[in-house]
Amino acid sequence: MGVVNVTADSFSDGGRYLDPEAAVARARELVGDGAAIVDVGGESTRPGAHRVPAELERDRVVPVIAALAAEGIAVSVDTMRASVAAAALDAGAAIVNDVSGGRADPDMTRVVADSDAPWILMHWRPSPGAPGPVWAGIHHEITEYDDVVAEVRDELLHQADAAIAAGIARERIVLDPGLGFAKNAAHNWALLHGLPALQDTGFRILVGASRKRFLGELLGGREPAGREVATAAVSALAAQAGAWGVRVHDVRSTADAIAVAQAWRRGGAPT
Ligand SMILES: Nc1nc2ncc(COP(=O)(O)O)nc2c(=O)[nH]1
Repeated sequence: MGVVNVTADSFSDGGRYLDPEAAVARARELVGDGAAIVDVGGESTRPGAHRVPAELERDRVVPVIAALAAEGIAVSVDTMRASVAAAALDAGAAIVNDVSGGRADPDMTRVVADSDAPWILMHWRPSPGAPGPVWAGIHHEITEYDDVVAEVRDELLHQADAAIAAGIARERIVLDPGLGFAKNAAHNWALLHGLPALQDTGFRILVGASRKRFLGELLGGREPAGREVATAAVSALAAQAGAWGVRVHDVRSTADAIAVAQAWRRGGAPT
């Protein structure tokens, strides 16, 4: 899953793809590098970001999604808003990627249920001190966990149960541990180490580690642009662990790393 952030302030590529043509061109590049899906988002969720008006978010993503869908590219819309998801689906988006896991907008479940789109439910638990839901103001205050893997797993299963209760087939649900969302480096590494516990739920799992701060911390404070090899290593290991997908900004390095992981597991290059 290649990332195209049509935003002004995403942490690693903010502002580069605000222009629809630039965003479409970037998406074509990512597909050329091997992306099976392009994730298009119009609202940054990085720490310190602020919510953008729904109309602005919609107007950012819809033209890009419509152009890409018209070219036969599989697009996921990265949004917490039902109105934006509905507009994106109408424009041809194939997947809804919801970092709030269906909790930011009470109408989202119905929009997804009325479609046939897969729904990516990401984990993002409000911290006790957060002034309201984390998505109200994009809060990343670290929350406390006794057993982050067990708790994230259980909370994701609860979110999945709510979606299934609303009539969404379990085959349409993808779960995502939400690396870096009100989680520190220790939480993130525990979740990657514990990925088999998420795989054991039987749901498809998406991993989003690309260029994130915990990788920079591992590498002595490396800046986002210098985290590509670490991101690719995570992708290879996530593939090895059976993850359904990885959400990355640089697809080529990840595609290469996954090819190596697959050849290693097969004991040889594809015939
Ligand atoms: N499903 C999912 N969606 C996401 N959207 C945005 C970001 C933040 O990263 P970005 O600002 O680099 O896009 N991370 C995720 C993630 O980990 N999983």
